[in-house]
Order: sequence, then C-alpha cells, then structure tokens
Amino acid sequence: MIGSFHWKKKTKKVAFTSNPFLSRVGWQSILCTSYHNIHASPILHVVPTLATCVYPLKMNSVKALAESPDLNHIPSIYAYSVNSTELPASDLQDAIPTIDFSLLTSADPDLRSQMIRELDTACKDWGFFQVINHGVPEALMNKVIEKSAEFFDLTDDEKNEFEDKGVLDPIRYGTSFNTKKDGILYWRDFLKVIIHPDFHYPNKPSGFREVLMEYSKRTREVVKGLLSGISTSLGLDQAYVEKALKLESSLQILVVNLYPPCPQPELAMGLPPHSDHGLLTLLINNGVSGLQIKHKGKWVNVNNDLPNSFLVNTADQHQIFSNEKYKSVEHRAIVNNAVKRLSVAMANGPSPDTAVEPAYKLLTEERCKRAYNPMKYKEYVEMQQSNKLDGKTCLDKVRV
Ligand SMILES: O=C(O)CCC(=O)C(=O)O
Ligand SMILES: [Fe+2]
Repeated sequence: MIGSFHWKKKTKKVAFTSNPFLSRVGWQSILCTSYHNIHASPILHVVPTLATCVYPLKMNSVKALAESPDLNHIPSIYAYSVNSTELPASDLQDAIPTIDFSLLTSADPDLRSQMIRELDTACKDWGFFQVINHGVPEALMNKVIEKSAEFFDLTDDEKNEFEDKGVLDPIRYGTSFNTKKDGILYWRDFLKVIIHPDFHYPNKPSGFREVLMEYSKRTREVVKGLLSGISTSLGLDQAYVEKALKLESSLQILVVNLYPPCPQPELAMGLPPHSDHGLLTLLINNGVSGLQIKHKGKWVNVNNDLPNSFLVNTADQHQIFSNEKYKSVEHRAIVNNAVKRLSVAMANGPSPDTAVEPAYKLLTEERCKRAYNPMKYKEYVEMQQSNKLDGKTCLDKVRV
C-alpha cells in the first residue's frame, strides 16, 4: 500500500509494509485530504502518526495498541477514508420497530397475526428491529457479555492459542476483519466461535463453555420463532423456512467484537459497512452505542434504549431466500474515545450444506423471476469471510 506523506515539509511517497507493526514508524505526519468525519460533517484532517512510539514486533490486537501509554494518535494504517457517498450519520427520526416475541408466539391467532404484520413491515422497511419478551433470561445475556469481556482480558499468549488460522477454523481470535485483504486495519478485535451444529468453545475463561451452550440453545429458539413468523409473512407455511433451510442443523456463529477506546475516533472505523451472511443476527452489547444502520439511504445511529432486548438484523440468506422481498440491512460500527465497547453478534444461518436459493413456492405462486442462483451456505460464508468486507457485494456473486 502506498501512502502520500507530508514529511519534513515535503510530500513524498512511502511504502507501508502490509503489517504496520513490523516496521518502526519514523515519519512525522500524514496529510489526509479525503477523510470525512463519520460522526458529523465532512472535514479535512491532518493525522499525525506515532513518531516516537515503538511497537512490539508482532501485534495482532488493537486492544494492546490502545493500551500503550501516551497513545494520542492512531497509526496511519487505521485511518479510514469514508467514500463521499457514505453520508455522515444522524439520529433516527423514526422509532425502530419493536417485535413482542410473546405475541408472535401467542396461541391467540389475532395477536399473532398482528405481530406477523409488524414483522413484515419491519423486514420490508428496515431489515432491523428490536425483540422484547423473548424468553432468554437477562442474567444469561449479561453473563455472555461478562465472559466475552473476560476472554479479551486474558493474556496475549492465552488468546493467541485461538489465533485465526483460516475462515473455516471453528474458533478464531484476531483483529480487524481480514488483515490479508482489508488494506487498512479496523479498530476492532474479534472472537468467532462456531457453536452449532457442532459445539465449540474456548476453554478460557472458566465457565464460558456453559454460558455459550445455554445461549446457543436459547437464541436458536428465538430465531426459530422469528423465522416461523417470517415464513407466514412471506405467504408460506409456518414451518416452510425451518424445513427448507434445515434449521435443526443451522450454522450458528458467535461473534464477539471488542472496540477499545480510540484517541481519534472520527478517523478510525470499528467495522466498515457490510451486511451479515446468514438469515438473522441477534445483537447485544455492553450498553455503549456505536452501531449505525443504513435506513432509507442514510446512515443512522442505533441506540439501545430497550432493556433486555435483542437488536435483530436481516442478513443475506434472508434476501436470497425471499427473492428480495426482504433485504439484508447494511450496518457498520463506529468507535469512541471514552469507553470500551463490546458487542456480541449471534449469526444464525441455514444448515451449512443447504444450497440456498429463492423459495420455490414464492417463484411459482407469485410468478416472479428468480433473482439468485443456489449456493451452499458454507460456501457463501467462506466467500464472505475470505474477502474484503465491502457493503453487500457478496450478494452480486450469486445474483442471476
Ligand atoms: O458491533 C456491532 O454493533 C455490530 C457488529 C457486527 O455488525 C457484526 O459482528 O457483524
Ligand atoms: Fe454485522
């Protein structure tokens, strides 16, 4: 990667090594003309780098970097340039839809029908909603956050036991998204664990295993209930999605994201715009805001105002299976300079070996044109995880 530097009052081209931590930083400042402040309005920034900071030879954690003493500026490799079409975020004008899970699964057909209509609107207009009264104990949700935070507080050696060795590795600890492809680094460390259909778990911290096993079971029940409502709202039998996508062996991946405080949050990005690969993602966090979604073409901040709720977003397999009646929602995570943010995204998809394509019944009964070719879900996951995270571009690879 080549950057344009303003060094000793002269602009010159300097080559970065692909891993910025393998070389010492000797320059004084970088002139960045293309950055837009993602929190507010477009702005011109000069980003000084860490002229005097000496990095450890190998650093694969932004947490370790953020904890270095006297960190006032971000290293240039973290500087994120916002495309001019990516408008700055504003607060939400409309309220995010809320789905009451107890009504959706109610034995009263009128209450259930009303919730299904609301679910249909939420999927069509937002791709994003909050779920309340879902039956997952609040104490369990808190434990998931607590144990996840404890994982990141392990020593580097302990965490590196789970170092990311490839996209199909069942337990992956790493930084950014895909350092081989990202081009820059994102201000985020992650832990990804496949917890269903085969259950994997990191053996540290103690007690993580039990918490993950219970959380996997309880969240799959919520996903099953939501997808049965969505099946009905698509005009299919209640159990159609469950059967067609073989949800009894659904692929469930727990993704823990850690965004440490960042000295220049307006210049860095936690996770860039993307849609998720599965059907539905259930998100919780440690009470710190930072999630933004694209709603009606604009980036908006999502704040967690409902206690004990899940933030749910629709993902790519949802868009494929519904033949675009419902779209996956683009979202991103920004960072702040004050407090650590931790989010836990439970990605829920079809079974890994299912070739996902638009529901046959939707194509025949509604006489619509098929929008997507079939692709095995595990191949789709592999494709998304081994490339750069780039909006919704993965969907183009299966589009007819
Ligand atoms: O941190 C967040 O709120 C979002 C995380 C996310 O989008 C993901 O893990 O896919
Ligand atoms: Fe996501």
